[in-house]
Amino acid sequence: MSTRVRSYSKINLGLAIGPSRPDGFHGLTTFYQTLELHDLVTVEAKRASATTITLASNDERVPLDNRNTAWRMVEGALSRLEMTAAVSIHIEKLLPVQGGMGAGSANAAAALIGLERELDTSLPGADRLRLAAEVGSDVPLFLLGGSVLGLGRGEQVYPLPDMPCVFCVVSVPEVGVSTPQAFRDWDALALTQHGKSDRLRELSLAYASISAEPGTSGIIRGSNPGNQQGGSDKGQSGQVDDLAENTLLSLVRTGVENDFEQVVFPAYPSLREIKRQLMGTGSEAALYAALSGSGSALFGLYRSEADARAAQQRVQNAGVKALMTKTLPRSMYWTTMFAG
Ligand SMILES: C[C@@](CO)(OP(=O)(O)O)[C@H](O)COP(=O)(O)OP(=O)(O)OC[C@H]1O[C@@H](n2ccc(N)nc2=O)[C@H](O)[C@@H]1O
Ligand SMILES: Nc1ncnc2c1ncn2[C@@H]1O[C@H](COP(=O)(O)OP(=O)(O)O)[C@@H](O)[C@H]1O
Repeated sequence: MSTRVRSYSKINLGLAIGPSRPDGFHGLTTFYQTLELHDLVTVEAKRASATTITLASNDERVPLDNRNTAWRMVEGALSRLEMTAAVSIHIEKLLPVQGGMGAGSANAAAALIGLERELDTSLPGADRLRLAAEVGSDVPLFLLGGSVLGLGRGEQVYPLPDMPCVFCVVSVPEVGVSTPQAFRDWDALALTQHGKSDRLRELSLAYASISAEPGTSGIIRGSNPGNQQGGSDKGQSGQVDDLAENTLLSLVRTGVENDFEQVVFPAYPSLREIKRQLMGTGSEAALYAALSGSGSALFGLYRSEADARAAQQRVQNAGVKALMTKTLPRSMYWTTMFAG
């Protein structure tokens, strides 16, 4: 028997980078949001007298040894569980590699979830988060799913009030952006900036202020605003919920942005243009569009399916791959995680 796990992706709805820390990492504040787009991770595991791990993938860019995040997660989990097992992992890549969508990190979380099910055991919650943080800064968020606040080096995660589903277009340019290089470029840029404000605190305040506004997913006073006006058929008509729209508009009003755009766009000018296409203009304009993580994937969030399809077409007309998806709230993340 084997266990097939949907390894969902994430976007960052804003990301502020702080100074480099003594451990070489950067402090950051970010709002992670999981998406329906996913890889498929299949795990088969049996207890054995010694641990063996084998890895396979349909994508040659995925390392098949202990550099792989899924390998490191499984090895670390078995050691913490004081167990030995024969484990085989297959990673079916549907997401971009080095795309800023946390695909490799999500594979690690999915491998752990698959392993636990196969061996009918589980690590205590705090141990799972600790192990995830050792494997990568982006891994712990995938043990929560939905809307997640990321602090520290991104590994300190806190579930946020969940935003209902929003239509999303992800553009997948051919280039891959190295995360460590993007941080180095940021350091070089930050050195040239004088009178820097406390960016991390500013963004934390911006996120907190969203929850202080009535009608957003932070504070839900009574029913959702659409329903207060005698009931709304939004959602059934291919439009997003008012609650999601209000939350996103509040986020936009705070001026939230991704700091990586300041170094990644000058290095890859075509990405700035894709953001413009995702954003669009007029009544069908995106609620929000940005680079995800350090890129190179970009995304737009839309009021309606029609607006999202129009954005997808704009990006595709420019010769760039663009995928339609939706944001994935926490409850859906967990109830749809196991693939048949
Ligand atoms: C910055 C983000 C935003 O989501 O980028 P994306 O990978 O999604 O683009 C992530 O936190 C990345 O997380 P992850 O990809 O797990 O990074 P890690 O493996 O922990 O770190 C890779 C390298 O990136 C740099 N790094 C990473 C995170 C951080 N807060 N500061 C850093 O300086 C370090 O050089 C580190 O050696
Ligand atoms: N399971 C994995 N899937 C993809 N890449 C992996 C995996 N494990 C390690 N890697 C390495 O991590 C690098 C970043 O991968 P990825 O997670 O796709 O990027 P990002 O964090 O930008 O979304 C890749 O270039 C690859 O060498």
